[in-house]
Amino acid sequence: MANLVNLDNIHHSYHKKTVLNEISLAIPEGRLFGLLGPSGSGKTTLVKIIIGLLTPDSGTVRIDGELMPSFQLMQKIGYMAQSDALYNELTARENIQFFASLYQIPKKRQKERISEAAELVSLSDELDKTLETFSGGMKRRLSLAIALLHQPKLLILDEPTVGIDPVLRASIWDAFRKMQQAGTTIIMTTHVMDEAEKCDNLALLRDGSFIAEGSPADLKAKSGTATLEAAFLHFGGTENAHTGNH
Ligand SMILES: Nc1ncnc2c1ncn2[C@@H]1O[C@H](COP(=O)(O)OP(=O)(O)OP(=O)(O)O)[C@@H](O)[C@H]1O
Repeated sequence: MANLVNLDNIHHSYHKKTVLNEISLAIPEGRLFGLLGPSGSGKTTLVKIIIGLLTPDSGTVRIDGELMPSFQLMQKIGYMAQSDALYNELTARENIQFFASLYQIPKKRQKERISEAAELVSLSDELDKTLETFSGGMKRRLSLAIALLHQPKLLILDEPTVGIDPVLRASIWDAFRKMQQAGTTIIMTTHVMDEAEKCDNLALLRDGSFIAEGSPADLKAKSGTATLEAAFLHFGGTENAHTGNH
């Protein structure tokens, strides 16, 4: 299967402090790929570089064979940031409509796409309520609906289920699976081990470098450990290290 995302030797630093070092990665089309790493390991920085929000000091990102950043490619990418960029005084529908216009979804397609996206995240009955009445979990789901509104080939999610209760988390994962079945490639960052466990492939990031890559089962087998958390500590070479898991 062709690779949708190719990262080649990415380096990045903030104020001379290296936060990403020699990052190379290939993600095949249709995969649910997890970037697992403790807080501060560089996950968000890497995600911002992949989508072209940040230019690395060196190295290249190609998506679908094209070099990033590319305005054309932005149309094929959906991004859900860690914090929700929503308008509280507007209704959910108005929020989605705003982004539908930004994505330049044709007017007659918008209504249909809004219903489909709302359905996917179980918000169909809440569309005409203002966000002031929304819980944190509802806002996260609305952000997800917005990220997938234009049916991107690549969906990038930065800790999509942080602060969400287990029932909602299950319904959000349901939405990811439906997207994946429809052919979308998904990259998600996480530091939650039970979520990492559900990814097809993982790259373990520590202090800005990949310390291991593979399916959750591969990583456990290679490290001879029973859990991903133990595998992470094994590859990091610090059995007592704190993983930042919370
Ligand atoms: N704009 C910035 N300026 C300076 N330093 C930054 C900036 N953004 C991030 N950093 C630093 O770069 C490192 C990596 O941060 P990043 O946000 O990529 O990590 P992360 O793995 O996404 O963390 P978390 O899980 O807490 O979101 C951290 O040490 C952070 O303090």
